[in-house]
Amino acid sequence: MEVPSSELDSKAMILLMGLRKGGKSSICKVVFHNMQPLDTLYLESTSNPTVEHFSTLIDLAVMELPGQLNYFEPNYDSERLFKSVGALVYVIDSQDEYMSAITNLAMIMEYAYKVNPTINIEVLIHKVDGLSEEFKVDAQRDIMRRTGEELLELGLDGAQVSFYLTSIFDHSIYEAFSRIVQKLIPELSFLENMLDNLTQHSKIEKAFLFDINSKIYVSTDSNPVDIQVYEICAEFVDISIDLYDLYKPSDSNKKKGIKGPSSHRPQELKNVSQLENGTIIYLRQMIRGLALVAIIRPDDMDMESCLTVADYNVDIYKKSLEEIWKNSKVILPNPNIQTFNNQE
Ligand SMILES: Nc1nc2c(ncn2[C@@H]2O[C@H](COP(=O)(O)OP(=O)(O)OP(=O)(O)O)[C@@H](O)[C@H]2O)c(=O)[nH]1
Repeated sequence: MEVPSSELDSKAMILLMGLRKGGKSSICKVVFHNMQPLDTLYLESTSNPTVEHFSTLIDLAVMELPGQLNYFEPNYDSERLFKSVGALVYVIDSQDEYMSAITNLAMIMEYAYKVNPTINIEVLIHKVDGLSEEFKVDAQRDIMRRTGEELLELGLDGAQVSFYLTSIFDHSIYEAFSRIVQKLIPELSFLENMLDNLTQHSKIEKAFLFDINSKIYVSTDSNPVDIQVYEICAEFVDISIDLYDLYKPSDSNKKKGIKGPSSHRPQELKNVSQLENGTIIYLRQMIRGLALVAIIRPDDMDMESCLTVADYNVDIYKKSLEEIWKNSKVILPNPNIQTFNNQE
Protein backbone atom coordinates (compact mmCIF):
# COMPACT_ATOMS: atom_id res chain seq x y z
CA MET A 1 0.00 0.00 0.00
CA GLU A 2 1.45 3.36 -1.05
CA VAL A 3 1.23 6.53 0.95
CA PRO A 4 1.31 9.61 -1.34
CA SER A 5 4.71 11.29 -1.14
CA SER A 6 3.19 14.78 -0.73
CA GLU A 7 1.71 13.61 2.59
CA LEU A 8 5.06 12.41 3.85
CA ASP A 9 6.77 15.73 3.16
CA SER A 10 4.58 17.50 5.69
CA LYS A 11 6.67 18.78 8.60
CA ALA A 12 4.15 18.16 11.35
CA MET A 13 2.65 14.76 10.76
CA ILE A 14 0.65 13.01 13.47
CA LEU A 15 0.28 9.28 13.01
CA LEU A 16 -2.77 7.74 14.65
CA MET A 17 -2.38 4.02 15.34
CA GLY A 18 -3.93 1.29 17.44
CA LEU A 19 -5.83 -1.97 17.19
CA ARG A 20 -9.17 -2.21 15.41
CA LYS A 21 -12.19 -0.57 16.99
CA GLY A 22 -10.01 1.33 19.45
CA GLY A 23 -11.59 4.64 18.46
CA LYS A 24 -9.13 6.19 15.96
CA SER A 25 -11.68 7.26 13.32
CA SER A 26 -14.04 8.52 16.00
CA ILE A 27 -11.30 10.73 17.45
CA CYS A 28 -10.54 12.20 14.01
CA LYS A 29 -14.19 12.83 13.22
CA VAL A 30 -15.01 14.38 16.59
CA VAL A 31 -11.92 16.59 16.91
CA PHE A 32 -11.42 17.66 13.29
CA HIS A 33 -14.94 17.40 11.80
CA ASN A 34 -17.14 18.36 14.76
CA MET A 35 -19.02 15.06 14.56
CA GLN A 36 -21.35 14.38 17.47
CA PRO A 37 -19.79 11.61 19.64
CA LEU A 38 -22.89 9.39 19.46
CA ASP A 39 -22.78 9.43 15.64
CA THR A 40 -19.44 7.60 15.73
CA LEU A 41 -21.38 4.42 16.58
CA TYR A 42 -22.18 4.10 12.87
CA LEU A 43 -18.64 4.62 11.55
CA GLU A 44 -17.37 1.88 9.30
CA SER A 45 -14.04 0.20 9.86
CA THR A 46 -11.19 2.02 8.09
CA SER A 47 -9.37 -0.18 5.59
CA ASN A 48 -6.89 2.27 4.01
CA PRO A 49 -4.64 4.96 5.47
CA THR A 50 -6.46 8.28 5.52
CA VAL A 51 -4.98 11.74 5.91
CA GLU A 52 -6.61 14.89 7.25
CA HIS A 53 -4.95 18.23 6.64
CA PHE A 54 -5.39 20.71 9.34
CA SER A 55 -4.11 24.25 9.12
CA THR A 56 -3.66 26.17 12.31
CA LEU A 57 -0.64 28.02 13.63
CA ILE A 58 1.30 25.27 11.89
CA ASP A 59 0.24 22.99 9.06
CA LEU A 60 -0.60 19.56 10.34
CA ALA A 61 -1.41 16.27 8.69
CA VAL A 62 -3.13 13.61 10.76
CA MET A 63 -2.78 10.16 9.24
CA GLU A 64 -4.89 7.28 10.48
CA LEU A 65 -3.48 3.82 9.89
CA PRO A 66 -6.07 1.03 10.00
CA GLY A 67 -5.65 -1.42 12.85
CA GLN A 68 -5.50 -4.51 10.64
CA LEU A 69 -2.65 -3.32 8.37
CA ASN A 70 0.73 -4.94 8.66
CA TYR A 71 3.10 -1.99 8.37
CA PHE A 72 6.16 -4.16 8.42
CA GLU A 73 5.48 -6.20 5.33
CA PRO A 74 8.16 -5.56 2.67
CA ASN A 75 5.98 -3.65 0.19
CA TYR A 76 4.90 -1.07 2.78
CA ASP A 77 7.22 1.92 2.94
CA SER A 78 7.23 2.12 6.74
CA GLU A 79 10.69 3.59 7.02
CA ARG A 80 9.80 6.64 4.96
CA LEU A 81 6.51 6.99 6.79
CA PHE A 82 7.96 6.86 10.31
CA LYS A 83 10.84 9.17 9.41
CA SER A 84 8.42 11.92 8.45
CA VAL A 85 6.30 11.68 11.61
CA GLY A 86 6.43 14.22 14.46
CA ALA A 87 4.11 12.38 16.87
CA LEU A 88 2.91 8.81 17.03
CA VAL A 89 -0.43 8.70 18.81
CA TYR A 90 -1.32 5.17 19.89
CA VAL A 91 -4.93 4.54 20.95
CA ILE A 92 -5.57 1.83 23.57
CA ASP A 93 -9.18 0.84 24.25
CA SER A 94 -9.38 0.85 28.06
CA GLN A 95 -12.71 -1.02 27.99
CA ASP A 96 -11.18 -3.97 26.19
CA GLU A 97 -8.44 -6.47 27.03
CA TYR A 98 -5.40 -4.25 26.46
CA MET A 99 -2.39 -6.58 26.74
CA SER A 100 -2.19 -7.24 22.97
CA ALA A 101 -2.40 -3.50 22.32
CA ILE A 102 0.55 -2.89 24.66
CA THR A 103 2.64 -5.57 22.92
CA ASN A 104 1.73 -4.03 19.55
CA LEU A 105 2.67 -0.55 20.82
CA ALA A 106 6.06 -1.76 22.09
CA MET A 107 6.81 -3.40 18.75
CA ILE A 108 5.89 -0.24 16.83
CA MET A 109 7.94 1.90 19.21
CA GLU A 110 10.99 -0.28 18.74
CA TYR A 111 10.79 0.26 15.00
CA ALA A 112 9.83 3.95 15.19
CA TYR A 113 12.76 4.85 17.45
CA LYS A 114 15.18 3.06 15.15
CA VAL A 115 14.24 5.17 12.13
CA ASN A 116 13.26 8.37 13.95
CA PRO A 117 14.78 8.90 17.42
CA THR A 118 13.10 12.33 17.84
CA ILE A 119 9.53 11.03 17.42
CA ASN A 120 7.10 11.89 20.26
CA ILE A 121 5.23 8.83 21.54
CA GLU A 122 1.77 9.69 22.87
CA VAL A 123 -0.54 7.02 24.27
CA LEU A 124 -4.26 7.62 24.60
CA ILE A 125 -5.87 5.40 27.23
CA HIS A 126 -9.18 5.82 25.47
CA LYS A 127 -12.93 5.31 26.20
CA VAL A 128 -12.43 6.02 29.90
CA ASP A 129 -16.02 7.34 30.09
CA GLY A 130 -17.04 3.74 30.74
CA LEU A 131 -14.77 3.39 33.79
CA SER A 132 -15.33 4.49 37.38
CA GLU A 133 -12.91 7.10 38.81
CA GLU A 134 -11.11 4.45 40.82
CA PHE A 135 -10.85 2.04 37.91
CA LYS A 136 -9.55 4.82 35.64
CA VAL A 137 -6.55 5.41 37.89
CA ASP A 138 -5.94 1.66 38.24
CA ALA A 139 -6.12 1.13 34.46
CA GLN A 140 -3.69 4.00 33.86
CA ARG A 141 -1.22 2.67 36.42
CA ASP A 142 -1.48 -0.85 35.04
CA ILE A 143 -1.05 0.21 31.38
CA MET A 144 1.94 2.41 32.26
CA ARG A 145 3.59 -0.38 34.25
CA ARG A 146 3.04 -3.04 31.60
CA THR A 147 4.26 -0.74 28.81
CA GLY A 148 7.38 -0.02 30.89
CA GLU A 149 8.01 -3.75 31.27
CA GLU A 150 7.60 -4.41 27.54
CA LEU A 151 9.97 -1.56 26.68
CA LEU A 152 12.51 -2.76 29.21
CA GLU A 153 12.53 -6.15 27.54
CA LEU A 154 13.24 -4.48 24.21
CA GLY A 155 16.04 -2.37 25.70
CA LEU A 156 13.97 0.82 25.31
CA ASP A 157 13.62 1.64 29.01
CA GLY A 158 14.80 5.26 28.50
CA ALA A 159 12.06 5.99 25.95
CA GLN A 160 9.82 8.95 26.73
CA VAL A 161 6.13 8.09 26.53
CA SER A 162 3.25 10.41 27.50
CA PHE A 163 -0.06 8.93 28.63
CA TYR A 164 -3.47 10.65 28.52
CA LEU A 165 -6.87 9.45 29.77
CA THR A 166 -9.33 10.30 26.99
CA SER A 167 -12.92 10.03 25.84
CA ILE A 168 -14.78 11.57 22.92
CA PHE A 169 -17.73 12.19 25.27
CA ASP A 170 -16.00 14.99 27.18
CA HIS A 171 -13.24 17.57 26.71
CA SER A 172 -10.41 15.18 27.57
CA ILE A 173 -9.74 14.28 23.92
CA TYR A 174 -9.35 17.98 22.98
CA GLU A 175 -7.09 18.61 25.94
CA ALA A 176 -4.88 15.63 24.98
CA PHE A 177 -4.66 16.71 21.34
CA SER A 178 -3.85 20.26 22.44
CA ARG A 179 -0.81 19.01 24.31
CA ILE A 180 0.22 16.71 21.47
CA VAL A 181 -0.02 19.47 18.84
CA GLN A 182 1.79 22.00 21.06
CA LYS A 183 4.87 19.76 21.19
CA LEU A 184 5.08 20.11 17.40
CA ILE A 185 5.15 23.91 17.41
CA PRO A 186 8.78 25.06 17.48
CA GLU A 187 7.84 28.55 18.70
CA LEU A 188 5.92 27.20 21.71
CA SER A 189 8.00 28.71 24.53
CA PHE A 190 7.99 32.04 22.75
CA LEU A 191 4.20 31.92 22.42
CA GLU A 192 3.87 31.03 26.10
CA ASN A 193 6.05 33.99 27.07
CA MET A 194 3.91 36.31 25.00
CA LEU A 195 0.77 35.07 26.74
CA ASP A 196 2.45 35.38 30.15
CA ASN A 197 3.28 38.94 29.31
CA LEU A 198 -0.30 39.63 28.24
CA THR A 199 -1.85 38.06 31.34
CA GLN A 200 0.46 39.91 33.73
CA HIS A 201 -0.54 43.30 32.32
CA SER A 202 -4.28 42.80 31.76
CA LYS A 203 -5.75 41.26 34.94
CA ILE A 204 -6.11 38.02 32.98
CA GLU A 205 -6.31 34.89 35.10
CA LYS A 206 -5.98 32.38 32.26
CA ALA A 207 -5.62 32.72 28.50
CA PHE A 208 -5.84 30.17 25.68
CA LEU A 209 -5.00 30.55 22.03
CA PHE A 210 -7.67 28.36 20.46
CA ASP A 211 -7.98 26.89 17.02
CA ILE A 212 -11.58 27.92 16.35
CA ASN A 213 -12.59 24.88 14.28
CA SER A 214 -11.22 22.07 16.39
CA LYS A 215 -11.14 23.78 19.82
CA ILE A 216 -7.62 22.54 20.35
CA TYR A 217 -5.57 25.19 22.14
CA VAL A 218 -2.20 25.74 20.53
CA SER A 219 -0.82 27.78 23.42
CA THR A 220 -1.67 28.92 26.92
CA ASP A 221 0.07 30.95 29.62
CA SER A 222 2.23 29.16 32.17
CA ASN A 223 -0.44 29.00 34.91
CA PRO A 224 -1.75 25.44 35.34
CA VAL A 225 -4.70 24.41 33.15
CA ASP A 226 -7.93 23.73 35.02
CA ILE A 227 -10.01 21.45 32.77
CA GLN A 228 -13.24 23.19 33.84
CA VAL A 229 -11.89 26.59 32.81
CA TYR A 230 -10.81 25.06 29.50
CA GLU A 231 -14.34 23.68 29.00
CA ILE A 232 -15.94 27.07 29.68
CA CYS A 233 -13.59 28.73 27.20
CA ALA A 234 -14.18 26.04 24.53
CA GLU A 235 -17.94 26.42 24.93
CA PHE A 236 -17.59 30.18 24.63
CA VAL A 237 -15.87 29.66 21.25
CA ASP A 238 -18.90 27.62 20.09
CA ILE A 239 -21.40 30.20 21.35
CA SER A 240 -19.49 33.05 19.72
CA ILE A 241 -19.43 31.29 16.34
CA ASP A 242 -23.12 30.46 16.56
CA LEU A 243 -23.91 34.12 17.26
CA TYR A 244 -21.59 35.25 14.48
CA ASP A 245 -23.32 32.93 12.00
CA LEU A 246 -26.76 33.98 13.21
CA TYR A 247 -26.16 37.67 12.53
CA LYS A 248 -24.17 37.26 9.33
CA PRO A 249 -25.78 39.34 6.52
CA SER A 250 -27.63 36.95 4.22
CA ASP A 251 -26.45 36.71 0.60
CA SER A 252 -29.77 37.99 -0.75
CA ASN A 253 -29.51 41.10 1.45
CA LYS A 254 -25.98 41.71 0.29
CA LYS A 255 -27.04 41.45 -3.36
CA LYS A 256 -29.93 43.85 -2.79
CA GLY A 257 -27.60 46.24 -1.02
CA ILE A 258 -29.78 46.19 2.12
CA LYS A 259 -27.88 47.51 5.08
CA GLY A 260 -29.03 46.02 8.35
CA PRO A 261 -27.33 46.60 11.70
CA SER A 262 -25.13 43.61 11.00
CA SER A 263 -23.56 45.26 7.94
CA HIS A 264 -21.73 47.63 10.29
CA ARG A 265 -20.32 44.75 12.29
CA PRO A 266 -16.55 44.55 12.09
CA GLN A 267 -15.08 41.52 10.34
CA GLU A 268 -13.14 40.49 13.43
CA LEU A 269 -14.90 38.07 15.74
CA LYS A 270 -15.18 39.46 19.27
CA ASN A 271 -17.36 38.48 22.19
CA VAL A 272 -17.36 39.49 25.85
CA SER A 273 -19.55 38.25 28.67
CA GLN A 274 -19.65 38.28 32.46
CA LEU A 275 -19.75 34.98 34.34
CA GLU A 276 -21.75 34.32 37.50
CA ASN A 277 -18.67 34.62 39.73
CA GLY A 278 -17.97 38.17 38.48
CA THR A 279 -15.13 37.25 36.11
CA ILE A 280 -15.23 38.31 32.47
CA ILE A 281 -14.80 35.94 29.57
CA TYR A 282 -13.25 37.63 26.58
CA LEU A 283 -12.80 36.30 23.01
CA ARG A 284 -11.00 37.97 20.10
CA GLN A 285 -10.21 36.53 16.70
CA MET A 286 -6.50 36.35 15.95
CA ILE A 287 -4.61 35.15 12.88
CA ARG A 288 -4.91 31.83 11.00
CA GLY A 289 -8.26 30.64 12.31
CA LEU A 290 -7.25 31.23 15.93
CA ALA A 291 -8.99 33.06 18.74
CA LEU A 292 -7.68 34.30 22.05
CA VAL A 293 -10.01 33.40 24.92
CA ALA A 294 -9.22 34.87 28.32
CA ILE A 295 -10.73 34.87 31.80
CA ILE A 296 -10.36 38.34 33.29
CA ARG A 297 -10.74 39.03 37.02
CA PRO A 298 -11.44 42.77 37.42
CA ASP A 299 -10.93 42.83 41.26
CA ASP A 300 -11.43 46.43 42.31
CA MET A 301 -11.23 47.86 38.80
CA ASP A 302 -14.46 48.73 36.96
CA MET A 303 -15.37 46.47 34.03
CA GLU A 304 -15.06 49.16 31.38
CA SER A 305 -11.50 50.18 32.29
CA CYS A 306 -10.58 46.54 32.55
CA LEU A 307 -11.80 45.86 29.02
CA THR A 308 -10.07 48.97 27.66
CA VAL A 309 -6.75 47.73 29.04
CA ALA A 310 -7.42 44.22 27.72
CA ASP A 311 -8.34 45.53 24.24
CA TYR A 312 -5.19 47.63 24.09
CA ASN A 313 -2.88 44.81 25.18
CA VAL A 314 -4.61 42.20 23.00
CA ASP A 315 -4.12 44.52 19.98
CA ILE A 316 -0.39 44.49 20.68
CA TYR A 317 -0.43 40.72 21.16
CA LYS A 318 -2.26 40.21 17.85
CA LYS A 319 0.19 42.48 16.01
CA SER A 320 3.09 40.45 17.40
CA LEU A 321 1.48 37.21 16.20
CA GLU A 322 0.97 38.76 12.76
CA GLU A 323 4.58 39.86 12.71
CA ILE A 324 5.92 36.41 13.60
CA TRP A 325 3.72 34.50 11.17
CA LYS A 326 3.64 36.99 8.30
CA ASN A 327 6.12 35.01 6.24
CA SER A 328 4.66 31.58 6.84
CA LYS A 329 2.32 30.26 4.20
CA VAL A 330 -1.04 28.68 4.91
CA ILE A 331 -1.28 25.38 3.05
CA LEU A 332 -4.84 25.08 1.85
CA PRO A 333 -6.56 22.34 3.80
CA ASN A 334 -8.87 19.61 2.55
CA PRO A 335 -11.94 21.38 1.10
CA ASN A 336 -14.11 19.09 3.21
CA ILE A 337 -12.72 20.69 6.36
CA GLN A 338 -14.36 24.01 7.11
CA THR A 339 -11.93 26.62 8.31
CA PHE A 340 -12.32 30.05 9.73
CA ASN A 341 -9.17 31.34 8.01
CA ASN A 342 -11.03 33.08 5.22
CA GLN A 343 -12.80 35.37 7.66
CA GLU A 344 -9.76 37.60 7.77
N1 LIG B 1 -17.53 4.69 25.08
C1 LIG B 1 -16.76 5.16 24.13
N2 LIG B 1 -16.83 4.66 22.88
C2 LIG B 1 -16.01 5.18 21.92
C3 LIG B 1 -15.11 6.26 22.20
N3 LIG B 1 -14.44 6.53 21.06
C4 LIG B 1 -14.91 5.69 20.12
N4 LIG B 1 -15.85 4.87 20.62
C5 LIG B 1 -16.63 3.80 19.92
O1 LIG B 1 -15.72 2.78 19.53
C6 LIG B 1 -16.18 2.16 18.33
C7 LIG B 1 -15.04 2.00 17.35
O2 LIG B 1 -14.59 3.27 16.96
P1 LIG B 1 -13.80 3.54 15.59
O3 LIG B 1 -13.50 4.99 15.58
O4 LIG B 1 -14.52 2.98 14.41
O5 LIG B 1 -12.48 2.68 15.83
P2 LIG B 1 -11.19 2.56 14.88
O6 LIG B 1 -10.01 2.46 15.77
O7 LIG B 1 -11.17 3.65 13.86
O8 LIG B 1 -11.46 1.15 14.18
P3 LIG B 1 -10.90 0.60 12.77
O9 LIG B 1 -11.32 1.56 11.71
O10 LIG B 1 -11.56 -0.73 12.65
O11 LIG B 1 -9.40 0.48 12.89
C8 LIG B 1 -17.33 3.04 17.80
O12 LIG B 1 -18.52 2.36 18.07
C9 LIG B 1 -17.24 4.32 18.62
O13 LIG B 1 -18.52 4.90 18.86
C10 LIG B 1 -15.08 6.78 23.53
O14 LIG B 1 -14.35 7.72 23.88
N5 LIG B 1 -15.93 6.19 24.45
